[in-house]
Amino acid sequence: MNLTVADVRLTPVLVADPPLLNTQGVHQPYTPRLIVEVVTADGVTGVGETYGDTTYLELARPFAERLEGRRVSDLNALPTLADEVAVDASRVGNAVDVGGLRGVQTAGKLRLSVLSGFEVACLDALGKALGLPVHALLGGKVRDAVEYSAYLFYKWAGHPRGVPAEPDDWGAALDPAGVVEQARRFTERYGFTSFKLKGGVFPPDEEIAAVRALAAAFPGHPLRLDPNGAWSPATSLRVAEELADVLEYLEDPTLGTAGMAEVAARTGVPLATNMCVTTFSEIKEAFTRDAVQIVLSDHHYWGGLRATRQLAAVCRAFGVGVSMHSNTHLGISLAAMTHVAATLPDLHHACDSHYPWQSEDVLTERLAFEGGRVTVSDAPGLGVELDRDRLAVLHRRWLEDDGALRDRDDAAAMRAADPAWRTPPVPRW
Ligand SMILES: O=C([O-])C(=O)C[C@H](O)[C@@H](O)C(=O)[O-]
Ligand SMILES: [Mg+2]
Repeated sequence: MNLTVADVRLTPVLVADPPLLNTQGVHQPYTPRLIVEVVTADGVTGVGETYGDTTYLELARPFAERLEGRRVSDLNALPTLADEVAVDASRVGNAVDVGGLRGVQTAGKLRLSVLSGFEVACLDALGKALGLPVHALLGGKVRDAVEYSAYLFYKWAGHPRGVPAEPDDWGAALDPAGVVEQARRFTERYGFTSFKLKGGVFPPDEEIAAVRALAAAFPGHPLRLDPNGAWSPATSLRVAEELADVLEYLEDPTLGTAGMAEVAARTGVPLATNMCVTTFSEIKEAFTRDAVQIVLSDHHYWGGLRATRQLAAVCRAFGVGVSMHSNTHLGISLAAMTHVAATLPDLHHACDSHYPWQSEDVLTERLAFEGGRVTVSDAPGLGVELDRDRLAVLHRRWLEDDGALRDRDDAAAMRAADPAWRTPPVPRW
């Protein structure tokens, strides 16, 4: 068996995305993702997926060159390869990133986000070569299916007039009744039983009313609200108090470890984060200050599936819970998330996934949610197959784009509807 990487293919794509609202603005009609393929000398191909914005593509190309000639089993060498890739200092602010939604933006985190796409592709190829599923390469699954939550968004019925976009059949959701209706469709279509509402869009009282409406419509079901740090600690505490009896957790109510610690100290509602703890170096302060009770891992920016397991081990040592965050992603990433989630014994919350919002994919067969769960594949590798025709279509869209959509910018997308829109300063409320 020759596990040497003989070829690496990088295919940036633009994927249709509905007009989902968040505190920054609205999703673009198409969002960039990067599909990574590694091909071994024996002709085994592994696939991975990560962020596809220009900054990530710039690093992925030199990373791919360094990977060629290595073996797909050399997973511990990947961080060293990533460290060799130069990061343009103007691309990183070392503060919360411009979009604000992915936490701090550092050179190291950018490298890890790129690395993760390659790690998943290597694991897929290794699994196929050995005849083992990815979860087995991670030590084996402890469950046969992984539970996901319905990821509810305030949304418009369509993208702004004049903006080329794919239609979606979800309709608008701009008030409590619309949110409940969206939740019902999620349960009918996919069987989800936990609900997360993306907040920070409307004044807190309107979002409190939406969560109350969900609690009335789905009594006893786990509910979460995530305003992406849009509130002050005082507002966060008021919302926590008003929704204490129905929230499973409050997610990133306020920005930064100090603010989260202040809120956590004064409420019994657990706080979850995918913004103030997004790198290993942020753990010590956040955990010792008891700022967060649940870390929402994202294998893309934590540096892959094996790093996600390391994060889970650290969380366990500190008595902090772990679950999973999601940005817009395709089926390759959902398969990767499902494999790693299947190996984590202490996963006690349903994971997030944007996948139901994606009408397009690059797989021959979409992954299915049944009873809110994705079955863990026991097929070799990730257990997914690339649809080259679909990949070509979505890549052509990327090639034909004039650059306007190649970097996700929710504030710019909002300006198509409201030319005066600027990313709101935080705290917004
Ligand atoms: O949980 C989160 O914070 C997210 O999923 C961030 C995402 O980017 C979400 O807010 C979005 O796509 O609008
Ligand atoms: Mg979040």
